[in-house]
Amino acid sequence: MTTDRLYLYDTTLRDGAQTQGVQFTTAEKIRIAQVLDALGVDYIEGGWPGANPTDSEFFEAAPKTRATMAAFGMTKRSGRSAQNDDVLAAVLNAGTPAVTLVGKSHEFHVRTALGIPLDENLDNIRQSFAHVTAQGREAMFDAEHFFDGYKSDPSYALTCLHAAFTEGARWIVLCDTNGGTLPGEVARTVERVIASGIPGDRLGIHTHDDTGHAVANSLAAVEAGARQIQGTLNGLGERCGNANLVTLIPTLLLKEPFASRLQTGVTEEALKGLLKASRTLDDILNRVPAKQAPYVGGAAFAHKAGLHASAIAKDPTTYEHINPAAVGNARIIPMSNQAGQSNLRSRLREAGIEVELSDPRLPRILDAVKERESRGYAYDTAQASFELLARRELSLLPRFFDVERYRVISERRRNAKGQIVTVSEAVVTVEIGRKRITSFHENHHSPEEGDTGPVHALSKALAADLGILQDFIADMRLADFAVRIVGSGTEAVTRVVIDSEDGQGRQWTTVGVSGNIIDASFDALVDAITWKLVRDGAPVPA
Ligand SMILES: CC(=O)SCCNC(=O)CCNC(=O)[C@H](O)C(C)(C)COP(=O)(O)OP(=O)(O)OC[C@H]1O[C@@H](n2cnc3c(N)ncnc32)[C@H](O)[C@@H]1OP(=O)(O)O
Ligand SMILES: CC(=O)C(=O)O
Repeated sequence: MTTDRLYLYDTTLRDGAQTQGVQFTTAEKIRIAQVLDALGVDYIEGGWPGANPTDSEFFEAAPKTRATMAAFGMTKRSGRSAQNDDVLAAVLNAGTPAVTLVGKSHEFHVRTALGIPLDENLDNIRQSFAHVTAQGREAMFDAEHFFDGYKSDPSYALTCLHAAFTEGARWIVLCDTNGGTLPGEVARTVERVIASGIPGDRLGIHTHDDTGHAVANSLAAVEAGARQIQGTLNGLGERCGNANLVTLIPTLLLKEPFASRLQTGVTEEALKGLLKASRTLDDILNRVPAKQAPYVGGAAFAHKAGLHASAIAKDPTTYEHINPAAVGNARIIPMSNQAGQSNLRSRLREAGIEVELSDPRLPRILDAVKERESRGYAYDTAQASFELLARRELSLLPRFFDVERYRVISERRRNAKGQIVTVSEAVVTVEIGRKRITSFHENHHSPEEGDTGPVHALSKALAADLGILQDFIADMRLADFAVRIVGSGTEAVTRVVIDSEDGQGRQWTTVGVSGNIIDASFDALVDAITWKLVRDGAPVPA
C-alpha cells in the first residue's frame, strides 16, 4: 500500500502564545522549539517577528532545528506595496525558510474588519505571495475564517485561496478561526476545495476548539484529503485553544484509517517521548498536567474500578485502547472505594509485597480503605499512604518513631521597619527508640517572599532531627501541597494531599484528613517521611 506524507505544523509559539495567561520568554520559546524538534514535527512557527520584542528576539536566537522554521505575519496592508509594507518586511527579515501569512477569505471580514473592497483584498493576497515567493521562501497562506467565508460566499472564499496558490504558495491552510464548524462540514468543504483545483497535498487545516471538535475537525480534513495539520502542544491557543497535537500525533500514528495510509515525521521512538514533551510545556507554564488528557494524562491508563482491574490483570487490552508505553505513559491500578481484591494485589505487588489471594488480611485492607475513604481520605492518588495502611494491616510497617506532641503558632505583626510579616513557629517532640528529641523551626516572612507558612514550619521541625534516621530523609523535599474541604456543614473535614520528592527522582503522594488543617497536614507529612524510610530500608532505632 502506498503511504502519503502528512506534515505536522506546530504553532505553540505563535497561536499558543495567544492563550490567555500565557507569556513565553525567549528562553522558554527556544526550549519548546527543541522539544518540538525532538518530537519530529515538520514545521515550527516561531512567532510574529516585529510584533513584539520576544518574538523578534526568538528569531535572532532561534535554535538550529531539523524542522523548518516559519515566521508568521499578515498579508500586506492596503495603500502600500508589498515591498514597502514595514510589517511584512519585519516578517521577511527574520530570514526563515518558511513564511506564513494570514489573510482574509471571508467577504464579511474584508468589508468589516479591513474596510476595503473585495478585489483589493485579492490584490493584497496576490502581491504578498508574489513578494514572498520571489525571495525563494516556502510560502503558506493561512486563510482566516475560511469555513465561515465559504458558507457565506463560496466563490469569493475559493478565489482568495486561488490568489495565493497561483502566486506559488506551497500550502493553502484552511482556518476554522472561530472554531464553530463541525466535522461533517469540514470534510465536505475540504472536498470542494480539492474539486476547485487545489490538490490535497497542498492543503492544510488549522482548527480551534470552541466546540470541542478541533481534533475531530483536523482528522475530518485529513480524511477528506488535506495533508498538513496545524496544532499546538497541549492544545494551547486563542480562546479555547487549537487542535491538540499531543492528541493528534498518537491518533495519526496508531489509529486507522490514518496509521497505515499516512506517514509523519514522528518516529515510534519519538512517540515514546510524547508524555515528556507535554509535561515539559506544563512545567514551563507552571500548570498542573491535565489528569484526563487523552494518551498522556495521569489517569489515561488508571484502572480504578474493581471489574476493570480484575480483567487488566488477565490481559491489559481488556480495558486499554493502546499500550501506554507507546506514548511514554504507564498503567496505574489505584486503590479506592471502587476497588476489589485485584486492584489491591496489583498495588501491593508494585510495592514489593506478595499476598496470596486466599489471605484473610486482603479483605481487611479493602475494608480499611473503604472505611477511611468514607471519612474523607482519598487513596487513588495518595498511593504512598495506601501502601503504609496496607503494611500496617499486614504487620509489615516498622515502628521508626512516635510523635509525642507538636505545637504550631502563626502570628502576623509588623517588624522593626514597619513591614507586615507573618511568623510561624513549630515545635515537635518525637520518640525514636529510647530517645526523646524536641525540634523547633521558625519562619519569618513577608507576603512578597512567598508562602512559607505554618505547615512549612511544621515540616521543617519534624524533619530537623530524627536521630539515626536523619540521613535517610536528608534529600527529601515537599513538592506540592493541596488542600480540599470534603463534605459540608458540621460534617466537613479538611483533606491535605502532599507530593514529596527526593534526590533519586522519586515522587510519592500522601494524604491526611482531620477537622483541623494543621493536623491533616501533619498526618500527611508523617506518612511522607515514613514511606521514604520504608522504601530506603532505614533501620528501626533501638
Ligand atoms: C486569526 C489569528 O490568530 S491571526 C494572528 C493574530 N495575532 C496577533 O494579532 C498578535 C500580534 N499582533 C500585533 O502585535 C499587532 O496586532 C500588530 C503589530 C501586528 C499590528 O498592530 P497595529 O498596527 O497596532 O494594528 P492593530 O492590531 O490595532 O490592528 C490590526 C490592523 O491590521 C489590519 N489587518 C488585519 N488583518 C490583516 C490582513 N490579513 N492583511 C492586512 N491587514 C490586516 C487591520 O485592518 C488593522 O488595521 P486598521 O487599524 O488600519 O484597521
Ligand atoms: C491563522 C489563525 O490563527 C486562525 O485563523 O485561527
